[in-house]
Amino acid sequence: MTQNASDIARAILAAHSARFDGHPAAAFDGFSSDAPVYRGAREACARLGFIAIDSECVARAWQAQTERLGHFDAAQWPADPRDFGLGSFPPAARANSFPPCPIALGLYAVLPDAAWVGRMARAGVPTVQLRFKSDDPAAIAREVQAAVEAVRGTSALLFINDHWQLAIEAGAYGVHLGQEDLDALTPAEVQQLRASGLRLGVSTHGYAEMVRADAVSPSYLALGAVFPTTLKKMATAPQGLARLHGYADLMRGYPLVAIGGIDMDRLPQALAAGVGSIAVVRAIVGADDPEGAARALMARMQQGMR
Ligand SMILES: Cc1ncc(COP(=O)(O)OP(=O)(O)O)c(N)n1
Ligand SMILES: Cc1ncsc1CCOP(=O)(O)O
Ligand SMILES: [Mg+2]
Repeated sequence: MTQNASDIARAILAAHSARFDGHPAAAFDGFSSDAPVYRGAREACARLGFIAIDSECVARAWQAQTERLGHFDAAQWPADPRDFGLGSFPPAARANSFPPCPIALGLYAVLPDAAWVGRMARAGVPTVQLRFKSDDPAAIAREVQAAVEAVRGTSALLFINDHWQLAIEAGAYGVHLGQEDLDALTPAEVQQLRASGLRLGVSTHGYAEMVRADAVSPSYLALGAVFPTTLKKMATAPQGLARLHGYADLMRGYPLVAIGGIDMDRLPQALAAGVGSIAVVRAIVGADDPEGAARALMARMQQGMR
């Protein structure tokens, strides 16, 4: 029988090391509780390479799971929203949730300007995002308006990255915000965005960020970066498929989007984790034939979803 923290850490590592391989052990910065399952899980998560805030989250969830079940089960990686202190599931049924979006957003093209948005909407991509990076407020406002006009007459759902107020004014379908974007909003601004009726998607890069995102009950969660990406410098290492499976198990009540380094070859593996959407940038924008690439990615998604 497993009794102390060291035994618990060993049992967790024996059960999960093989699938969570490929991450170097993380620095261990101490315990915040004396509970043995928490302590053992905290140590094991650091050895499995989870960053400190994620180790803390999983270890606390493992302690909560043990108390809820009445026994410690090393095989059962925590995946119950109650053990993470999340809101009620499904999140869309919460009184304060953002408006729902389809559980499967399908192929999700993240695009650098309105012209690209129009091209991919006309090519039949079901979900598109304007990710226009500029310091020029007038150019940003023009591009947001142009993107909204570019999807008219198509069935594409348009999310605007970062510029939530412009997205509301222009009448986009939704907004995508990162953790820092969300942190910059006051509670009144979050309320303004919620009251606008636009959908909200939030970026997450691990357990702690998923818990943080859940507090605003967004319309979808993006999980990344799954694989290495050269598109932007990421603050966290690529998560890999095993973690993606763990995140999707926990957050399965949300529409989920996997992002980061996904291409034709990797798409089926990412989809198999249980997400309903795959977001790509370079697999479309960097292709010789972007419309053809989008069609091929959509066909592969269809195969994977059967
Ligand atoms: C679908 C999707 N997922 C993640 C991101 C990244 O958003 P964010 O963290 O705000 O970073 P920037 O894109 O603003 O650099 C995204 N845009 N879309
Ligand atoms: C914006 C963003 N957020 C997480 S990964 C990523 C970039 C994804 O780009 P690519 O599909 O080209 O790797
Ligand atoms: Mg952003």
